[in-house]
Amino acid sequence: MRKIIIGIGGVTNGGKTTLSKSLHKLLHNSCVVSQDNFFKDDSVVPADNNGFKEYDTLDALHMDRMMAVIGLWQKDPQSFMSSCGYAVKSTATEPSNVFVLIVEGFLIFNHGPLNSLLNKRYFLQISYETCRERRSSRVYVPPDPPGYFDGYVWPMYLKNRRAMEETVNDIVFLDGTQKSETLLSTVYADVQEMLMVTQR
Ligand SMILES: Nc1ncnc2c1ncn2[C@@H]1O[C@H](COP(=O)(O)OP(=O)(O)O)[C@@H](O)[C@H]1O
Ligand SMILES: NC(=O)c1ccc[n+]([C@@H]2O[C@H](COP(=O)(O)O)[C@@H](O)[C@H]2O)c1
Repeated sequence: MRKIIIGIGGVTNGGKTTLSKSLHKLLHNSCVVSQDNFFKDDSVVPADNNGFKEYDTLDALHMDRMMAVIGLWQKDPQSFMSSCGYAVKSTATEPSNVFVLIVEGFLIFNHGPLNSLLNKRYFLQISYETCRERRSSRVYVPPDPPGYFDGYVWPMYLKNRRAMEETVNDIVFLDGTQKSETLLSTVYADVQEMLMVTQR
């Protein structure tokens, strides 16, 4: 049995979830683990000196729980797939003994233990203007308070990205303003290549 873990990271609203879901649909024997599902409860997330809740740090996430879920997949991908309601399939390009886990999130490469599990790393980037625009129409729980993007989210993105670039190599940067189909075909072609190598 072979296992491949693909990391789809990037800026908030860069298109990580969209790309991950589409990739998952194309890869029969794949599952997705999303970092967004591991945020701590608002009551335990502290605020900074400006009163902004500090959501954009690893401390705001239950990374231990996320790692445990990934560990379950690593131990038995087939059972993991079944528990997610997916049946294992065999196709010409995807044999039934090769499993793909897609891990997506805005801070996946900043977490050393998680980053070290990844076989391939993609980082979706978009400009400040595009990011601000996309984020303004997204509603989080709790919703962004006024000034949150400029006063907290974007500065934290720059900080986290700097830290990532200081420690992580082998990141494939993708332009998140490309058409969804273009992004998908780029990543899918790479994964197909990896599956071929894995089969040899
Ligand atoms: N390639 C793309 N081009 C234009 N808009 C996109 C693209 N990918 C995603 N979006 C839009 O951007 C927003 C954020 O996408 P999402 O996948 O949730 O981002 P993330 O998971 O990185 O926060 C959504 O409104 C989505 O429809
Ligand atoms: N519980 C939540 O899901 C929650 C709450 C508040 C903020 N956020 C935001 O989620 C962002 C990361 O997720 P995305 O990459 O999907 O945008 C962070 O910038 C963070 O500010 C999420």
